[in-house]
Amino acid sequence: MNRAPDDAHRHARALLDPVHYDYFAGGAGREVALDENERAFRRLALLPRVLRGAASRDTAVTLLGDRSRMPVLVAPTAFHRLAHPEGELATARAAAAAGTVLIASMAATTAIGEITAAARSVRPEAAVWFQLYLQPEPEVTGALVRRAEEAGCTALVVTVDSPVRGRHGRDERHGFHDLPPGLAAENMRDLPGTAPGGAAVRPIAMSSALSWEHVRRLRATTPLPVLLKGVLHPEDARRAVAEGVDGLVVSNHGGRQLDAAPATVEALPRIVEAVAGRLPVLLDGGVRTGCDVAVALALGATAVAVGRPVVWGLAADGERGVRDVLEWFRSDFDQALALCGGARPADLTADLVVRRGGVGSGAW
Ligand SMILES: Cc1cc2nc3c(=O)[nH]c(=O)nc-3n(C[C@H](O)[C@H](O)[C@H](O)COP(=O)(O)O)c2cc1C
Ligand SMILES: CCCCC(=O)C(=O)O
Repeated sequence: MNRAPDDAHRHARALLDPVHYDYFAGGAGREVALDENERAFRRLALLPRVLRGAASRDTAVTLLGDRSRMPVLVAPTAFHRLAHPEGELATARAAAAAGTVLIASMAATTAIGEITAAARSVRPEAAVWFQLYLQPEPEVTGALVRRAEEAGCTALVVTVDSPVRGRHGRDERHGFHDLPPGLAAENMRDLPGTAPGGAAVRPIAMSSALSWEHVRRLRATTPLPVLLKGVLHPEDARRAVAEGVDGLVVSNHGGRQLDAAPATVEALPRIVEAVAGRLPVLLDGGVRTGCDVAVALALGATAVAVGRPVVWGLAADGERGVRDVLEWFRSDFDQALALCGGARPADLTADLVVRRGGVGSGAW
């Protein structure tokens, strides 16, 4: 069977500078959260339903008004030009061609306006969301939000799991702290507080001073829907609902922030329970197969996002590599849906999910 993400990973590993490979692949601390994200999916099984007469299937979902051909989005990942010379432009074209939503990283090596233009050149209605690290200076955050709005982004995904930057042992060992000459976080050019002319690139600040007040301020300054990415505690999910946030992404940043964070699929049920259908809940971290997608949806996620698999596709074969990975996810999810007796994502319900070794008497 075609195993595009695993093939892409192998190729990417062989092709990439080992320092850059480790930047993309690595996690924080002892990489427990990184490993557990994938392992936790393997500890779960699906109980398929049979004879349900589901003659045709539709894998599409609608998220905050944007339609996606599949419940698999592209998670925001930084520095795509380290993976391939065409960088985010290739990723954007591939996501548009695959009919899914691209969440573009604020730390992209291509400016957001060029990313949305590349996506629309393939599919005029292609949806691009902008991932945002709230900056300590409101005028800087404001300028970034205006850029995303002007570029035609249709949602803001505010990453809230990074009050400080995670400690990445692999990067520390390699001394990898900066982009090589010629590459920069292009969205950070020419912002308030830097000299005009485009030469100065502001560093992206992580701030432990951020609070709900900053989220409130953001919501007051933009008509775009705001999602919070990196919520793991059910109390924070309840608070997000009360604050009028538009969506959540259950995420531990791909195991790159708090190493003691739970696997995201294990954190998901309590978040879904806390939200009680009032907001869409997305999940990322360790999603590697269509069965993983089906498990997350059955546990109440509206959709998932994939980070590293997209980077591997990009490094392996540029736009085509990303497209192969995304198309593979669509067909593998369609297969899992069919085998579960489902016709559409909503047919995947929590009763289908069991712990391995935990059914009935535990005989199997
Ligand atoms: C190389 C890399 C860069 C990332 N950059 C960002 C980023 O700029 N902003 C962000 O919110 N999350 C970032 N993330 C986290 C991803 O959005 C996502 O949470 C994670 O990759 C999902 O896990 P997966 O890689 O197992 O699919 C990054 C992850 C990786 C692997
Ligand atoms: C300032 C760049 C942040 C990228 C990031 O979030 C990651 O590498 O996980």
